[in-house]
Amino acid sequence: MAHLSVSHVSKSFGGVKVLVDQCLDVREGEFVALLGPSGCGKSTLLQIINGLIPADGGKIVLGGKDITGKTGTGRGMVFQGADLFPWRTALDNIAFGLEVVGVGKAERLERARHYLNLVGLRGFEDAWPHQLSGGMQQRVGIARAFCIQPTLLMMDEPFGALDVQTRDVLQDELVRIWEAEPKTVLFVTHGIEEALYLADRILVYSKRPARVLREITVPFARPRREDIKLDPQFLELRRDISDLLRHDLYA
Ligand SMILES: Nc1ncnc2c1ncn2[C@@H]1O[C@H](COP(=O)(O)OP(=O)(O)OP(=O)(O)O)[C@@H](O)[C@H]1O
Repeated sequence: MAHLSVSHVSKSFGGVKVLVDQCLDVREGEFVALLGPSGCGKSTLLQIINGLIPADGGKIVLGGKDITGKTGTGRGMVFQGADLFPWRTALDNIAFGLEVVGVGKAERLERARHYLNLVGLRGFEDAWPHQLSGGMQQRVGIARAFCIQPTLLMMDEPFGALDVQTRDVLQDELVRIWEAEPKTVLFVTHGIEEALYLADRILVYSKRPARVLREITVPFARPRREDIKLDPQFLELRRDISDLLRHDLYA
């Protein structure tokens, strides 16, 4: 776990401003959801934090280290499609990140097996990605991200392509794993309900260029159960955020 500090990050693509003077602080072990309309710049911000896209300006500090423009250490990423290597088994996909950093075979397979079990895929070690359902592939993606034991876990609409039932199950699984192995989490989503159910804090973004319209400290104690989605306070927050986003979109 580590504290993340994003200060004054800006980014334009060909003159189109996507991020302007973005600042963001995430406490150690905090689960923060970034919620905003399609195209506002959420993925761009994650990619900049991940060092995969250079920012035009600004600074990213993780656990006291300046990681601006650097890839690698300490960051795990889960995408909407699990993006597994089709030529690797489930276990070898999970172990991939450890292989890259030179962890020996026996140790990396042992660690990968631990995470494979943790995401509920015991018995599927040797399965190929095409033999797994979308939900199972996403479990592999989550295990792969946890396996490198990142201090910051970034998730970009990880459940966006799943059916509702699978998504609900994986939301609970994610929280269970995160509670067993705490991480600082940045979770990008379009789903208001998903953000309220999962996060400690939600940043609601405007349309592009993204700016924070509202910051919400989620008031629900953990562990949370499905029935909080029917709680009057939950429903009120959901409606408020929905109104806020709609109002901004047509402003
Ligand atoms: N490499 C690129 N070149 C040009 N424009 C880009 C590039 N990457 C992103 N953009 C533009 O930047 C804007 C923000 O994109 P981004 O993917 O960050 O949005 P988002 O909020 O994550 O959207 P979504 O929720 O739909 O994934 C979009 O208008 C997109 O077209």
